[in-house]
Amino acid sequence: MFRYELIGTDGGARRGVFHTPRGPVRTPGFMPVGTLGTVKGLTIDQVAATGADMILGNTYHLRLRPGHETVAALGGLHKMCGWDGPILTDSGGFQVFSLGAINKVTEHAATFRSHIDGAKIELTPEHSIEIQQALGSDVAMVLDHVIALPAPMTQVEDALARSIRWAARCRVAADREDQALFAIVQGGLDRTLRQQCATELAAMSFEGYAVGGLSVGEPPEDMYTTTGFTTPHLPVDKPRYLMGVGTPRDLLENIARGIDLFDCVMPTRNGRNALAFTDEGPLKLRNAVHKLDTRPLMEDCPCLACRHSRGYLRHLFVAGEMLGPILLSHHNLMYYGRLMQATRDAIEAGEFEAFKNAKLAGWGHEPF
Ligand SMILES: CNc1nc2c(CCNCC3CCCC3)c3nc(N)[nH]c(=O)c3cc2[nH]1
Ligand SMILES: [Zn+2]
Repeated sequence: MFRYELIGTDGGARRGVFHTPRGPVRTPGFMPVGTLGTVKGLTIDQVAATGADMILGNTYHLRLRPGHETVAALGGLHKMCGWDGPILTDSGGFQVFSLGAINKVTEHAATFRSHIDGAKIELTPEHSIEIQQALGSDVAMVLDHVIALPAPMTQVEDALARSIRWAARCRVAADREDQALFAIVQGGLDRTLRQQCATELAAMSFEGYAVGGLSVGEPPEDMYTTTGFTTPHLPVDKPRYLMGVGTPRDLLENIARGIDLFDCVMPTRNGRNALAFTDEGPLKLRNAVHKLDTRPLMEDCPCLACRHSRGYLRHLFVAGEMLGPILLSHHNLMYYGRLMQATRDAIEAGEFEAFKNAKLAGWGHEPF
């Protein structure tokens, strides 16, 4: 049902395909985030046009609204959204810690109050799997205990050990042949803890492995270093997914360190906020400098925004027109999708290092 095919490597970078019952996922690949069953502001056809092979949904959000039984009654996530390609759902582990009204973690569960109606919810490994199976995603994530960094080593070790025990409980609870289960490696920024966690999870035979606990405020260089000493301890015949990452630079730096899949709200969230990604770095479109600029964001971009001028896009944002966020979200997802396509081609041609350096030079030293 699920098979990762390694087509070739170029240094630390991997070119592959993750085969799923709902179609192949080309890697390296970027997965747009569709938290509530929608990639905000875009129709599912517009998302498909950006080159995305797999999109994300979320257990925490969909459990709260409309509820996983409602999604099941509407035919499951694919039918409800009209996306017949692969869908990956996160387990809710991260959202409980980043969104949930202050929560309590015991060995049994992560308990939190809904940020919507205050209802008390007990997210156990078993309940997270139950929700993901009801949603019908193709890839489910184990429930993990995510902590904010920096944290005392004892706390990192405690959350790591609980995440491994919860992964084992998810493995036992997951009984849908047509749904893959990915494990999540924790361990903060510590080399020894990361290697121990990766090795222990690799022995438990999951269909894929995520690197979690990063992109939580640490400096980008610390993220790259951590990825770099974690991936060598993951199985080569399974996909590696770096959760919540990242900027275009983050994608290329982590692909160079053996990561295959990414998800991030950055292209869509920043698109809604008038920030456009281009080969010359990010553009803040509300800036007056764009007022009379008749050029598109990028000359060769096939997206819905690049049929218009930068001046028009600026006008839409300044006027508060809803078309602004829609067009810029489409451009940014198209930018990420085309970046991944060009990356796959560069790895196949054995030119990834030069490709990465050229892109980094074009982007300049913006924070992004
Ligand atoms: C933004 N940074 C970041 N995100 C992380 C995420 C969330 C990834 N994105 C999920 C989508 C967003 C809403 C719908 C699904 C993480 N998730 C888990 N389970 N564990 C992490 O360590 C984990 C770590 C993460 N770091
Ligand atoms: Zn464009």
